[in-house]
Amino acid sequence: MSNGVVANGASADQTHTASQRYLSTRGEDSGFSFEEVVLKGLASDGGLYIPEAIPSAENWESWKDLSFTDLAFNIISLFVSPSEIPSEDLKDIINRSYATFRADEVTPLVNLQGDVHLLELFHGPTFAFKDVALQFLGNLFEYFLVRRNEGKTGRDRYHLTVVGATSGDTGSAAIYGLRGKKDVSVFMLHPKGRVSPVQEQQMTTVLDANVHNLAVTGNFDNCQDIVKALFADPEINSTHKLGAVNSINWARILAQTVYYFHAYFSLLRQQPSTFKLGDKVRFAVPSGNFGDILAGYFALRMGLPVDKLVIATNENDILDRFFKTGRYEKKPTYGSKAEGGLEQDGVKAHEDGVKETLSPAMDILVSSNFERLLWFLAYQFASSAGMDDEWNKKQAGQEVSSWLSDLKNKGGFGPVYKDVLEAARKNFESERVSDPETLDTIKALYKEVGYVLDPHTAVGVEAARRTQKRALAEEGAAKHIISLSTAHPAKFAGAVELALKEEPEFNFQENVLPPEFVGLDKKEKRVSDVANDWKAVRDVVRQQVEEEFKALGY
Ligand SMILES: Cc1ncc(COP(=O)(O)O)c(C=O)c1O
Ligand SMILES: N[C@@H](CCOP(=O)(O)O)C(=O)O
Repeated sequence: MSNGVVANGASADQTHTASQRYLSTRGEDSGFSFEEVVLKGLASDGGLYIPEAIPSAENWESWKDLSFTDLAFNIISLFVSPSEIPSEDLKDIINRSYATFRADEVTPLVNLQGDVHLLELFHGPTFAFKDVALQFLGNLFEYFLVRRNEGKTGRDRYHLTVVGATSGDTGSAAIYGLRGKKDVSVFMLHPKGRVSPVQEQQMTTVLDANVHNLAVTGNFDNCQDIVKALFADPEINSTHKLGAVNSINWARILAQTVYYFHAYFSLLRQQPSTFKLGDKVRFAVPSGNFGDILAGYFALRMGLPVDKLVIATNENDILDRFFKTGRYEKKPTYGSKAEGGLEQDGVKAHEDGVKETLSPAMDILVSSNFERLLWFLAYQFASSAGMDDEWNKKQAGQEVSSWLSDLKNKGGFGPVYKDVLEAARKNFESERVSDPETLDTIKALYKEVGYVLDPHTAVGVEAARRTQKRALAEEGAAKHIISLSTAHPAKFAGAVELALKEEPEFNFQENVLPPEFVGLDKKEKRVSDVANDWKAVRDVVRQQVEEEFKALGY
């Protein structure tokens, strides 16, 4: 396959002969292979792995009629050379990963209304967009482990201990992607009582011996901090070979870039008179940890014609505040409108940080993948100084480290340089959608077109509708916009029923509930309660892995 390189100084030849090499966003760790970054998850300096170069999908137009799996193979092959995973093996991993989806197209595009389209990402085993990447990641882990463990027995085998944090959807998708797999234990931490009942049941009713659910007394950010603290502990990290399933794992982002291309080509087929190859499209993405939309940024950088990526947040709006103010802060400090600040819906400051909203999977204080975008922005800024590429990368790593250190120690950083913010605004827009607006959107779309949105998707759709209105007013015409539908409405019955309770025709059981969810609440569960304390979690991990080993006779 012919592909070149557009960014960060690597030559085209490098991409033909080897997989991309990876470096850490904090600048201390570099030169890793795809396999190493997939298995390590988080860099040892605490940063996230990014490819040293973003390959250009030079012949992307010729992919327009490919199936989802063939498209996935072409895109992933830009990052993984056959010397690392032979093509036939990669094809097999991809085909097995999407065979479990209920929709032939894997991620079908449907027209919602006018020029607003929905990319349905919830046709995988656990009814949320996470399945697209986590079925693939589960099979990748298995592939690498089989290869590493050839001829090894007992405790000599490479045993991966996956630790992940979830606000509800990553947990079940990771568990379904890894349940029963050899040489992997999976520990999923969720905030106790803060995920939807269906999400909780999907996770805790999986009783395979390698699956461990931990309910943490705290919020999602506490779970995410515990995971990062475990990775930062050299002892458990080396004795238990920790692995990541959150979107800190590069393979998650890579797998998600596929559906941006797929959606573009679906739009081409569905709207032949108003959308031509090469036309730009917008995407609206309900955002929390910034993994889903970051995949869109990679698709854009690879050459997909994207006009804007619209970040849609709920009232946990750190991302929206960054794009409005240039400051990235855990707690908002802006004042009321009268004081020249950005008060919205009367919210000035969050008392305890996280707000509990009707879109709980996005109830996140700090978006971990934003660090990856920050690196690219800092790199672009450094590049304007006219120094060599090594210097640019070093500068970017130092800048990101300093921002992240301020975030940790002072609760935030910024405002960032004007050029950095302007570069971010070139590709991104942001919208913040409140709970009442989320309910109104679910209601409106049901009344207008009979479609039942889940509350996260509704946040994205409201942002898409606002963007379209603004484009119409400012530019006289709106482009097609694809809003990512990130979960099935049945996962969030409470919000959906609240929005539609007055609709005479609406019946949740008949219109929404899939057969897979019936009886879930009656099944046996297994879950351990743990304190919000990384050392306590470390003890539980050690003990439960030991029990698994004993049961296996190791
Ligand atoms: C249903 C749903 N929508 C949106 C999001 C936000 O996606 P991201 O964290 O990648 O920004 C999540 C969680 O990640 C989710 O579970
Ligand atoms: N919303 C997520 C939170 C974790 O995000 P991730 O994409 O980084 O795994 C969830 O549902 O668990």
